[in-house]
Amino acid sequence: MDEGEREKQCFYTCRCYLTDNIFLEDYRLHVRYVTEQQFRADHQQVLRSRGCLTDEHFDEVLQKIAQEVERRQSLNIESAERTAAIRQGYRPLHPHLYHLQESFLAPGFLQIVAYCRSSGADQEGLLGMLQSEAAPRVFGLAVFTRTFCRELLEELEHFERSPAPKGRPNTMNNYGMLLNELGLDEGLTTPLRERYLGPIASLLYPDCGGRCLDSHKAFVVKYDLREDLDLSYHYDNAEVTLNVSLGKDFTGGNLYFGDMKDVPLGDTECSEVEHRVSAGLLHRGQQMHGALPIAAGQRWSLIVWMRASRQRNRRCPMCSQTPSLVRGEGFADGFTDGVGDEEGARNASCVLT
Ligand SMILES: O=C(O)CCC(=O)C(=O)O
Ligand SMILES: [Fe+2]
Repeated sequence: MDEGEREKQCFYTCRCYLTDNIFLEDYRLHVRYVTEQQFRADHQQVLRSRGCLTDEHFDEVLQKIAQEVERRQSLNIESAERTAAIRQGYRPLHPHLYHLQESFLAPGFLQIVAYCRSSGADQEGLLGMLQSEAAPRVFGLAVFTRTFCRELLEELEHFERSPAPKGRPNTMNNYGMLLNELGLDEGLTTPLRERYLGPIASLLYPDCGGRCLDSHKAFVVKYDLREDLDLSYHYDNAEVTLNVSLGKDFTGGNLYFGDMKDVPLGDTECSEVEHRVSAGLLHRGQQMHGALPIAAGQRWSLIVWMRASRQRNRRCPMCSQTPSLVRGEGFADGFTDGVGDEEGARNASCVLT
């Protein structure tokens, strides 16, 4: 999609954003809240088994849910306010990072992308160029140079120290930042997805929307002994995810991957994956995964949740229903009104499952 088309495209969220996948950190549980009666019927038993035993505990849970729903309701306005404040008051440390250059990208990555763009490229040929699978359909590849990773981390720490307002990256991570608010989306993550990651995802994940990625949410997550230590088992609001380890020095913090989210937990075996600094990992967003606690140091990762509207317009990856659309800001949650999907799918031969 070129600049002109992107301007015309409106993106949406699914209404389930206000009711589903509410994460209760104390009980490591994702819940759905529509009414108290439904909530009790669906979750009270498992909450009890995880230590929510008294009325006070239960009231606390209800309060946490109300707070989270309120946060989600005011997200658009608050994000727009933060973006405006950052644009006005924040001075980047490394302004050159805000515009993607090929010199940011690892030479091996450029070779892989050149192959994927070439006529006659196929999945087998690409797999031959990648390291062996770190876990089923999880691929490790250096995306950026070490210099780029170091400079991006310096930029992020500079931003963290600044008085500029910071948004929380997602429902589960409390520390980190949103790249669109920092102004890194237009010049950096959008061209990275469109020109470089798209051709790779087309060959690796054609069955999961990899051929028609048309938006993303990019953010950085941060783990520190005094902040978040780990990340519970989850799936992403994404069709394809890129995770790049930016640093700093840390021990622990390995990732683990299970099966796709529809596979019962009892049938799943997890594989642990070491995530070395400056390495990238590509995986399907709907493949369950988590991060083990760090034991020392600080861990920062760049996460790009890439979305394919033609895939998610049929089934919301978060509530697994036909999405109920609410107009959003920017890329929102990557849904579109679907006009032109049929023709677009024919032109782009976007294979859907
Ligand atoms: O900590 C990590 O590297 C994983 C983060 C993650 O899975 C996510 O933010 O969706
Ligand atoms: Fe994730």
